[in-house]
Order: sequence, then C-alpha cells, then structure tokens
Amino acid sequence: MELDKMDENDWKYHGEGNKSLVVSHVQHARVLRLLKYSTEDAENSHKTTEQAFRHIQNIVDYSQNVMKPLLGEKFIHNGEAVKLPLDFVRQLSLKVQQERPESRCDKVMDTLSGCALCLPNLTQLSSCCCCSREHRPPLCIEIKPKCGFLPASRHITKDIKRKVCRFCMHQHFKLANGKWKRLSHYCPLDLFSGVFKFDLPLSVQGGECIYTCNDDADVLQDLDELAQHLRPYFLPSGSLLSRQQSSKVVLNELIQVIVSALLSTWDCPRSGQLRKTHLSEGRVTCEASLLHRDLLRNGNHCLPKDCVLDKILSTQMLDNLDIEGLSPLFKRVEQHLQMFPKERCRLQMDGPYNASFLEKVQNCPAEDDGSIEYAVGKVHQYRVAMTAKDCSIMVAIATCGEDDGLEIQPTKPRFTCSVSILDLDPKPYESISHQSRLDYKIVNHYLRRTQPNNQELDNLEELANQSLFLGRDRDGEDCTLVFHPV
Ligand SMILES: O=P(O)(O)O[C@@H]1[C@@H](OP(=O)(O)O)[C@H](OP(=O)(O)O)[C@H](O)[C@H](OP(=O)(O)O)[C@H]1OP(=O)(O)O
Ligand SMILES: Nc1ncnc2c1ncn2[C@@H]1O[C@H](COP(=O)(O)OP(=O)(O)OP(=O)(O)O)[C@@H](O)[C@H]1O
Repeated sequence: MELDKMDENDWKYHGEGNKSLVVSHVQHARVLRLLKYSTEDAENSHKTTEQAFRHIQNIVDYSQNVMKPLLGEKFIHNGEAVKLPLDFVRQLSLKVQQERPESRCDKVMDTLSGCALCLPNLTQLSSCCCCSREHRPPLCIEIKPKCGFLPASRHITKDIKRKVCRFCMHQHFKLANGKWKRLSHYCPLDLFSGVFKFDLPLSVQGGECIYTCNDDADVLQDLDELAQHLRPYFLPSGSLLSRQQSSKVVLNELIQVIVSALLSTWDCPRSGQLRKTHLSEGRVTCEASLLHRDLLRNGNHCLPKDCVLDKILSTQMLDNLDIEGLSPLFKRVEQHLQMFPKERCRLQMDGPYNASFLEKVQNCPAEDDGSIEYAVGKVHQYRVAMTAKDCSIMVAIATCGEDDGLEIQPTKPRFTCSVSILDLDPKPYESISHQSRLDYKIVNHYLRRTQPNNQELDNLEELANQSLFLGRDRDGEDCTLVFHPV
C-alpha cells in the first residue's frame, strides 16, 4: 500500500462497530480500521496525530504481545498502525457516510488524526491451491460469541448469576432500554458447550453482507433467503429438492462446516485422538437457554483442546473472581494510584502492552497476599478476559475444486476454511467501575422481570444501599463515563 498515493475510490465501506469503522480495498485483501468518536465528544476527543497513532499502536501491541500468546498465533492478525494523508481520510469519510447504518451515526469517523489500523481482509481466504479455479466468492461467517461460562466465584452475592448467563440476562436489559428490538434465542453457553444443535447469528459473503440479524425482519423468511443464496455451495445444481427441503439441507450443511471449523485444532485436523477440554456440567448449562435440556444432559460436554472456542473460553475465564470479587481489588488499585500517581506507569495501567504486561497477567499469585501486585494482576486479567468476551470469530469458507455438480467424494474435502479472531482492543482500566454498575443493573432488571417477588431482590437493594457498588449515584443511575486513552 503506497500511503502517498491513496485514492478513496479504491476503498469501500465494509462495516463498523461501536468504536471503529472499517473500509476494504476493492482489489487487494486489505482493510483499514479507523477510529470513531461520539459527536457529543467531537471537540474533546480531538487527539493530536501522535496521540491517535499511540492509541492505535497500543491496539497492535496488545493484540500481538498479549492476546496472541493467549489465543493462539494462528487465529490473530495484529495489523499495522499507519498514517494516512488527511485529504484521503476526509474524502473517504464523505464517501462512506451514505452507507453507514443510522444506528451507528451517533459517532463520527476520525478525520483529524489521519491514523488507522491496516489489517488483512479476513473475509477472504489467503490463496489456496485447491480453490484457484473456484469461481464462487468465499463465504464468511462472523460470530460474536460473548461470555461462555457461568461465574463460580465465591464473591458472588446473587445466586441467579450462577444459573443464568450474563448474555441471557443482559438481553432483557437491552430490550427494555431499546438497544435491542427483540430477544435472541442464542445462548453463548450452548455454543461453548461443544454440543451443536442451534442457529448461528451472522453471515457475510465475499465481503458483501447477505444475511444479518435484522431486528424488523421475519427470521424464518430471512433464513430461507439466506439458504437460497447458499444453495449453489451446498447442493448439486440439478437437485430436485423443494424450496423448503433444500433450505433445511443447506442450512444444516452450513452449520456442519462452521462447527467443524470452530472445533478444529488446525495443527492436527484429522487426528482421531483429539485432546479435549472437559467442561463441568455446572458451567455449561444456562437455565435461560432454549436448547433442549436432554440434549445438553446427554451431550458430550467438551471442546477439543486448542480449537478457537477453547482458546477464547479459557481466556475469558481469566476473570475468575467476577466483577463482584474484582471491585475491592479495583478500589485497592485506585487508592494506591491516588497516593502514588507515578506508579500508574510502573504498574502498566494503560500499557505499554509488552511481555512484561503479559507476565503480570500470567503470573499473578493465586491467593490474595494483600499486595498491590496481586490487585493489579487481577485487574489486568479481568481486562484481558473482557476483551475475549467481546471479540468476534471470522470463519471464511471456500469450496474446493471445480464445479463438478458437488458430487460427494468422501475422501476429498469439499470446503477449505480459515478461522480468525478480531476486535481484540484493550478495554480501558476505567471501564471496570462501569462494569460494576452495569452488573448490578442487569441482574436487578432480570430479577424484577422474571421473579418480581424474589427475596434476592430485596438483598440486592440492601447491598445497593450499603454502597457496595462503585460509583453509583444516589438514584442508582449511571454516573458520567470517563473515557481514557488505552
Ligand atoms: O457490554 P456488552 O456485553 O453488551 O458488550 C458491548 C458490545 O455490545 P454487544 O454485546 O455486541 O451487544 C458493544 O458492541 P455493539 O456496539 O453492540 O456492536 C461493544 O463491543 C462494547 O465494547 P466497546 O465499549 O466498544 O469497547 C461492548 O462493551 P464491553 O465489552 O466494554 O462491555
Ligand atoms: N480484518 C478485518 N477483515 C474483515 N472485516 C473486518 C476486519 N476487521 C473488522 N472487520 C469488520 O468490521 C466490523 C467492525 O469492526 P470491529 O468489530 O473491529 O469494530 P468495533 O467498533 O471494535 O466493534 P465493537 O462494537 O465490538 O466495539 C466487524 O464486525 C467486521 O465485520
């Protein structure tokens, strides 16, 4: 990429999340990930080019030096921080504006710093000999799995957190607040159980979105349309199956391919003797899950060791105290930093994200010895776990060989896949106090909604009155969020 010859016409809108907007190159398999900030904060968020570049370099370092060793070399592409010509960025911002979904337009793309993260386009497979004559674009499925376990920490004061997972409780809160328009049937614990019989969320084809959970759409009709798109990939061209039958076959086949990619250990994909990570029954069953209990009870609860789901789950489980156990340690760190502000740097509260940071994460003492090092180690572990709870998995799939009517030859793989993990940004240290308040709100809302006469709710209120939760104002409402560079 020649940075001095950037032309906005070579790039197109690709997608965006809460914190960044992504454009992809029309010819080369590259994307640029640009930062966004809130329109309300537009003036305050103005960073110098050097600050913005440092922020992006921190993301690269964190991905490379912290998340990669934990999640596995093969799944991570940390990318490179780049400085782009300001004129190019301004023109690009104008060009993509009309493509942006309204729900994301509360934030604007950073056009002031000219800094971005350049990454490989993970919706595309790197060149593969068996696909070289393939004329169909690759399929790509993006899954945001969220937190895949029930907390077992002794610090938990609300029993419901041991029974219903965070995602399932949180979605009721999001529905009530209007962030979501309907409840999802997805439960992360089903995905991480290794027992597969459920619907998956999101799909993209060759960089063009062909199916996504649309709040207003009819799900079954949506899925039927998706199946028709995918028919050429999974069914012989002369298939006589009815539309309904073929939809079922196609979606089942798609799920099979995704599942084998999610469970593959990549180093030994065809080994019959896969090492497995066994999950205890308690951790894999969420009471709110719609997945048939019998299926979970009789299923073999294990993930192949080192498959992408196993790597993500074990990193998420670095949060072994739960936010309730972490809050007093966060306070300990806060007090220490108030007394010794210069310690912020030595303790690497905002990076640098290097081998020494990883060492603090991996070698944190098992028991609390009252030290600041222990508290910082647990805070760092919690932040790393938060990243793993919010990342996405990208599965790119290409059919192998020429279009031979998809005659099934058992010895020949029909698909080739690549699996990557994305969105591995560090979560700011300051976000921990927000997490504590949010946890209270989510659980409180869930209990009120599902068990209005629950005794636990009264206990919760009592706890709240004793101000055990950090930073909440008298009405129990959110205090102002402080954004801080990561
Ligand atoms: O709080 P959650 O679990 O809803 O996760 C947030 C995500 O919501 P989602 O689960 O996708 O509906 C949210 O994603 P969306 O905006 O919903 O796409 C962000 O990823 C947010 O992280 P950050 O503040 O941008 O660093 C995520 O926030 P944290 O990971 O900081 O909690
Ligand atoms: N390297 C990549 N290759 C292809 N697509 C990508 C890549 N990186 C990001 N994307 C796409 O852009 C979208 C937004 O990127 P990303 O998830 O990193 O943004 P975000 O603002 O950090 O998200 P969040 O809302 O989770 O904070 C992703 O959901 C994905 O579809």
